[in-house]
Amino acid sequence: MPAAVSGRLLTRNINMASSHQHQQPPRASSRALPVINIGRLGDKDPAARALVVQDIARACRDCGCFQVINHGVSKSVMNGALEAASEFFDMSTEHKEAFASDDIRGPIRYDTSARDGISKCRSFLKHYANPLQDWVKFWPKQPASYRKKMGMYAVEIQRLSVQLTGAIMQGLGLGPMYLQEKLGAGLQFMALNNYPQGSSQAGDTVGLAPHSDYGFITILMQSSPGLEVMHHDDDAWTPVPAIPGALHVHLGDHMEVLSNGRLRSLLHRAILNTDEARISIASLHGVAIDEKVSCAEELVDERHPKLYRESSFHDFLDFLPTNVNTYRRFVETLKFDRA
Ligand SMILES: O=C(O)CCC(=O)C(=O)O
Ligand SMILES: [Fe+2]
Repeated sequence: MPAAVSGRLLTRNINMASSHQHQQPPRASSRALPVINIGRLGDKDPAARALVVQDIARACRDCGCFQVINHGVSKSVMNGALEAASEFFDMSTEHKEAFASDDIRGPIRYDTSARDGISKCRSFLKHYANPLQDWVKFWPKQPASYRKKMGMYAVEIQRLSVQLTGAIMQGLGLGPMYLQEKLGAGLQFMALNNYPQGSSQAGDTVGLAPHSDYGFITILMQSSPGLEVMHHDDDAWTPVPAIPGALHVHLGDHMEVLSNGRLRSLLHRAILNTDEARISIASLHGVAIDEKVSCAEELVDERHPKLYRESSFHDFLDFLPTNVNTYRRFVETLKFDRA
């Protein structure tokens, strides 16, 4: 665990394109990804909480992402989830393909192909997780510890997501309880991603092409580096370091909509790790599947007209099959045409 520092800048973007070296440096060159100690987020002392909320608000605005430490999810629970995922992907093709399905509305889905328009070189298992008792029955029975280990992780991450969205809502001036009940009872959708080592046979170094996630926030754990992010002001990718014990958090399309564009969903991709095969577990959080998300009325006024139309996760699922040949971010399709 790194030293517990709030908002400390840990990385510098090393992706500055050589063509920029003699010109005005691109803004991406100074992009640094914050690591935030959220240990005092649950503090009774409102001033201690307010400092953390401020760090989170700044990170959301300036980077669209941050890593959290002191988040209360134990290392053993985190490692357990990575082990369960890795053991699942190590199982026979036959076992894994028992979860293959063309039904994107199904409760669980395994796939290896690029049918979604963004998978370049990954296999994945996707399933719902909240509330656990409703979904765990669809999860793999083998490996034998999968349900227990992934279930413990899912519950902890769901708890953390509510805490973090509460802080983000407070940072937006909506108050810490804004949508908390709906998010607590809402959607948790987990994507377990498995990437081979190095580049693919086709020479591809990208495992998962650039995209943004549809939900409010995504909490992601990676077994080794590979995740890269691009803030909307940038023109270069920033690698997300794999800090032991830390969890990466980024904003999704519905947070952009809710905030009426004050916050923006984060473009990200996964590159293949040339040293080792890589696993990531992304947990996407939102309100219930059919619940429409619109711009918060508190953030709409004469100077800030409503920028997005409302949508639900179901609308997103309806949109997915139309998004295979040329990828478009869901949030772009929600923008009102004000031309
Ligand atoms: O593998 C990664 O780091 C990214 C995964 C991701 O973006 C996703 O599952 O939506
Ligand atoms: Fe993603």
